[in-house]
Amino acid sequence: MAASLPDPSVHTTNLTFAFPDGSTGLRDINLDLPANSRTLLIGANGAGKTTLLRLLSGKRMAPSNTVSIAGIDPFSTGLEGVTYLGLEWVLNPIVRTDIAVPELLKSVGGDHYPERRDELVHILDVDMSWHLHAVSDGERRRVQLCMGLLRPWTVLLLDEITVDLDLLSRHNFLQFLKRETESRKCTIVYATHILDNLAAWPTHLVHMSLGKVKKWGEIESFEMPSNDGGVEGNSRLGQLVLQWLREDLKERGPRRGPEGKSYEHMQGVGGYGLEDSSSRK
Ligand SMILES: Nc1ncnc2c1ncn2[C@@H]1O[C@H](COP(=O)(O)OP(=O)(O)OP(=O)(O)O)[C@@H](O)[C@H]1O
Repeated sequence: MAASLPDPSVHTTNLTFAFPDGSTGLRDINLDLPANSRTLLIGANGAGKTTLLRLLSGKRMAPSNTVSIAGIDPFSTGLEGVTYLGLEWVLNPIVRTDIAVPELLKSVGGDHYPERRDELVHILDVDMSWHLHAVSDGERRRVQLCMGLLRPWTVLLLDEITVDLDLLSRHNFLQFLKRETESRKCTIVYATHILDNLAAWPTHLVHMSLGKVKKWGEIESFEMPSNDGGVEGNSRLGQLVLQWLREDLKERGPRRGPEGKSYEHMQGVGGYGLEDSSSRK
């Protein structure tokens, strides 16, 4: 039987992970995220966020004694209450069929949690008469979020699943998550590139690059840029993340092509078809 979680803290100790092809996914990750924290996982595309979340969720096997949720290895002991919502879940074909919302919510236990179901339906502004083959992407995503969050999880691992939500729905959704962590014992780790509405949301930040954690800690421990986004209108958190990503790109250097040639080298010989058309004869 799956273990339940008394204290949903999330720890990794010297977590290094290699993919089946031998390439390194993560290197020496040490994190200590307390119960009731809301962590934003920040990093460029390919930084290792999904890899880390899948290891935390127990969907991938981590080396022994490197990942623990409330002191338990999530891979070896199935954990009741760890919910991972990522791309595979988003792409589940069932939510594209001619199925009605009440039926879907019932199939994930909606009748056992009627108050949560009704609250989520209200917060995510879901129309119970929708049929899932005839809704927009954002509407479908809202129904999926109701389904995914219905059972009262204790550790929620979110892998950028709010991209289709309109600004108000996303705001309401994030406020709901915040209230959850303030009103019961639960913890959230959220990987995202979209920082709107998030400036006052996280309690912790984790900055990843090239499979490593560069910095992590309580939000107060980070020095935010003093200006408030200038003409671009970014939040100070947004400005900080832009600064991090610029530094990461500089450290990484240009990408290499199939023969180890950089993009700059390929320009003009048609590499990747990205040459500037204005320079063509
Ligand atoms: N199965 C795999 N085998 C080998 N390498 C992989 C595999 N899955 C992912 N990678 C590589 O691991 C790195 C990290 O991928 P990951 O999906 O964790 O990044 P991410 O930070 O979530 O990126 P994004 O923001 O684009 O979602 C990438 O360089 C990716 O190409």
